[in-house]
Amino acid sequence: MEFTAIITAAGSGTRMGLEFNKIFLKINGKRVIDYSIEFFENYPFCKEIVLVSSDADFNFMYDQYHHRVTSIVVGGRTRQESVFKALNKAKYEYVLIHDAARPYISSVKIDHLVKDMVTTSASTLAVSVVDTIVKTSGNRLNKTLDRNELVAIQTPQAFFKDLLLDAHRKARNSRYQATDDTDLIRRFTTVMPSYVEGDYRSIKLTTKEDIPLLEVIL
Ligand SMILES: Nc1ccn([C@@H]2O[C@H](COP(=O)(O)OP(=O)(O)OP(=O)(O)O)[C@@H](O)[C@H]2O)c(=O)n1
Ligand SMILES: C[C@](O)(CO)[C@H](O)COP(=O)(O)O
Repeated sequence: MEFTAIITAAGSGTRMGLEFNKIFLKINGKRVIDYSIEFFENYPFCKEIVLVSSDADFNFMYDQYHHRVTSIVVGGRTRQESVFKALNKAKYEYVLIHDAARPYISSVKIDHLVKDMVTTSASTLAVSVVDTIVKTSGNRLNKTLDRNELVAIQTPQAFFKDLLLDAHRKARNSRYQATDDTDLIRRFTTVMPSYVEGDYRSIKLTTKEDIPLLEVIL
């Protein structure tokens, strides 16, 4: 169950409204991206780290991290394209894909994820939805969904690499864009992805309102 960790960091953080990529923001004295790099550097089954950077950040990323990761690849326009580029670099049989924007990682949850990945070939961390979720039409509330059937997807997501590569290639041929990799597995392979319980603290740094929360969590 040795794996390659792919850390996606090639976004621009538009919703944060900073003048630089949000993953370089320092929270509690450490850059957001450093939490993920540090975790995977120390996780025993992680044998390789592929970091995905935007073209704009590449020189800085190389300067700061080339000695800590196996390789740094330039990502694409979307997260999906960034993952695809990194998959082509990954050398191990399994991959764990993680958003650099999610700095809180629990090693117990990763242990569960890695175990599940070996049985199902495609697994993710996810948490039960606690709010009432409603489909809308304009500003009208159209339909309340059964929250017992809903989970919120987190990362890392873990895959048998060749299976995920196959799904990505088919998605590219169909010009399909997903917001996460389990969707590609479900649509383009015969495997039904699974999930294991994640952690509510694993929020994705998205807007400035998330900063004080992460200051407490990290
Ligand atoms: N083309 C992209 C877009 C996103 N990401 C990464 O995927 C993760 C989740 O994406 P998101 O939170 O949407 O980050 P941004 O795209 O940077 O944010 P925004 O949508 O506000 O611009 C982040 O770690 C981000 O760096 C990526 O590697 N390549
Ligand atoms: C992969 C992800 O973090 C799971 O919740 C999420 O879908 C990324 O979406 P984003 O719009 O690229 O932030």
